[in-house]
Formats: sequence, structure tokens, C-alpha cells
Amino acid sequence: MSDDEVDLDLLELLRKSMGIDDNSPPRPAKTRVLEDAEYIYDNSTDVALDMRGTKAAAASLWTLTQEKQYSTRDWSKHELHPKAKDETTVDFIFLMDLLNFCFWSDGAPLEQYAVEYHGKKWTGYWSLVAAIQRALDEGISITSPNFWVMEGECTDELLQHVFRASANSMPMPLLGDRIYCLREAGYVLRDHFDGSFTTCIEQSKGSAAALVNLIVDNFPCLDDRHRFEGTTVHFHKRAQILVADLWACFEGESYGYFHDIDQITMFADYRIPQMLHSVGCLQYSPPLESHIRQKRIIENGHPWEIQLRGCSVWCVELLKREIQRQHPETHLNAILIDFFLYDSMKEMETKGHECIPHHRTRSIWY
Ligand SMILES: Nc1nc2c(c(CN[C@H]3C=C[C@H](O)[C@@H]3O)cn2[C@@H]2O[C@H](COP(=O)(O)O)[C@@H](O)[C@H]2O)c(=O)[nH]1
Repeated sequence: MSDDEVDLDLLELLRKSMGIDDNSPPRPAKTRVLEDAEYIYDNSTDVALDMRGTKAAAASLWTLTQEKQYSTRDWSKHELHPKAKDETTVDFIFLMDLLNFCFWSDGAPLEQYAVEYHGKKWTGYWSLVAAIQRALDEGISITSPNFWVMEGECTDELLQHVFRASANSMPMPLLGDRIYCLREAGYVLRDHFDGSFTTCIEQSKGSAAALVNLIVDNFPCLDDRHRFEGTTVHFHKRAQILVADLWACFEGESYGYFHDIDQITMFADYRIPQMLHSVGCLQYSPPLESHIRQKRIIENGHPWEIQLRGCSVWCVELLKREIQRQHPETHLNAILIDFFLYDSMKEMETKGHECIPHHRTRSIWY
């Protein structure tokens, strides 16, 4: 008997003893985000959920989203979001969410990083989307991963030009980190995925969780995990919002088809905690609330930051369950709740109705 045959027999014996047979259906992919969010919530001392507030917010959310008939269609209604339903839009969304982090600056509002495009001044997340659209209009192949690794042509100076600020505003925060993320992701796509994120989508075989896991296993700058109370907790915010943006943009079809899309949680950023506190779902301890109201920095990885992010993920999960309990006929997943809360927060900010500042952590994770 050859060595290989001995090995195969041993492997077969082991599999049978572990109750694994070749015909067993593949176990559905899972991310760790939701269970880690519950762990953080159960171990939080400075952030708590107000159950009465969460119940009331669920009722309001349902009414508002029903009135607006809120759905995936709203994603493409945004003026700056790409409209084509093809691979060029997959490239656009990959670049967008690769760099979709940390736009806040603490100068006067007028000094915040801003991009003028189509006659408007765009700040925050929208400044990034506007800069990408502006570069494409200028004939720069900024959404092509193969271009990111052609460092002789796609120089740091060109990237600084692409993400240049409009008049009288600060430069884009963490621009050096963004360029690093671009290069790193470009090499990973070139070396492992034929230069295109569509290969990653194909390899995940229609599973949103599998795609999130594939992203965080292969792209270090998207592997958003941290230490909390002696264990590792996973947020995977930009990996998740990347999958969610594909799903919403393609309305669940084509590159946006995922049979387990409801496994995707809220995206642990700095806007949703602010909104959840404003509508009475989240409560902060006095020291934390004072720190946030003074717009003081919370260091990346600080327990306060982990509690803010984890409790927000768990809170949106409870909002989703409460809406489903009150209205079983409704299909409102964590993604649509999140998108609606983010857009509502931005409307409040535009009208100057912010009740509390967002927390200030400077990092590439969100
Ligand atoms: N949880 C969550 N976080 C989101 C978004 C979005 C934009 N998504 C668009 C797509 C569909 C929706 O309808 C939105 O129109 C950006 N962010 C995060 O916020 C921060 C930027 O804040 P500010 O500087 O104020 O723009 C930064 O961490 C960024 O990563 C979201 O939807 N959910």
C-alpha cells in the first residue's frame, strides 16, 4: 500500500470518527461580528442600551421607513453614487469602501476637508465619493486596481491630486494611510484575484458572510478586529459595508446577489452611535458623555471606543428584532436600518440639529 493510500485511509478514519462524511452539506459561513457585539454589550460599563428608548425608536423607524418606502433602491438615488450596473461599478464601490473612513477634522466646520463637485461642496463620506467622480471625469483610472500598482504612473503625487481639497479646506485626513491601503489592496488583487474584486465575489458563491471572511482574511487594512476584556472582537465595518453597498446598488441581483445578506450587521462607525444616543437608544456614563461633549480624542482600541462600536451593533440588532416583532410582515434588515439612520443623522447635521457630537477616534477602521 503506498504512503498516499495509507494517508487517505487515516484521513477517512479521522473524518468518520469526527462524524464528518463527504456528503455532509457545507456548513453555512458565519462572521463573528454579532456574537462579539453581544459580548461587548454584556461587558460594557460606560455604554448601555435604554430598552424603552429602543422600543420607541423601533416604532418610529418602522413608520418613517414605510412612509418613504425605504429600500435598496434608495442607494442609487444618491446623486454621487454610480448608476451603471456592471463591473465598473464593482470597482467603484471597492475603491470607495477601501477608503471609507475617518473624514472628521476638528477645525471650524468651514475648514473641514471638502470637495467641490457639480456645483456643490461635499464633506465627510460624500467628499470621498465626489473626489472619485472628479478623478474619473479628469480621465484618471482611479477605480482600476491594476493602476494602483503601477507606481511609476499612479504616483503618490497623482493620488494627492485626486484627493485634493477644494479651496479653503483642510487636506483629506489620513491621506498617507489611504494611499497605503490602495497600494496594499492593489497588490493583493493582482497577486491573488486576477486584479479584480469580481473574482472575490465569484469565490464567495453568493454568501455575504463568506465574502466578508474572504475580504478580512486577504486584505489586512480591512481586518477590523480588536482586543476587549481579554478577547478578540470583530467589527469588520468596511468589509461589511462593502458587501452591503454591492447588495444595495445591484438591488440583490448580479454582483449584489447574496442568499444570506441578513447576516450583515450595522456598520460600527462614528455616526450611528451618535444617532442612537440622539434618539434615546444609547446611554453613556457621565465621564464618557462629558469626554464626547468636549470633543476629546478617544484612542483607537480604548475600551470606551470598543463599547461604543459594539453596543451600537447590538442596539441595531435589537431594533431589527423589535420591528420584526411589531410588524412580522416587514423585511427591514440591519443594513437598511443602518443606511436610514446614517442618512437621517446627516440630515440632522445639515440642519444643525446634532444633540451630541460624534466620538473622536482617528483610525483607518471606520
Ligand atoms: N454605519 C454607516 N456608516 C457610514 C455610512 C456611510 C455612507 N453610506 C451611504 C450608502 C448608503 C447610505 O444610504 C449612505 O448614503 C458612511 N459611513 C461612515 O460614516 C463616517 C462618515 O461620516 P461623515 O464624516 O459624517 O460623512 C465614516 O466612518 C464612514 O465610513 C452608512 O451608510 N452607515
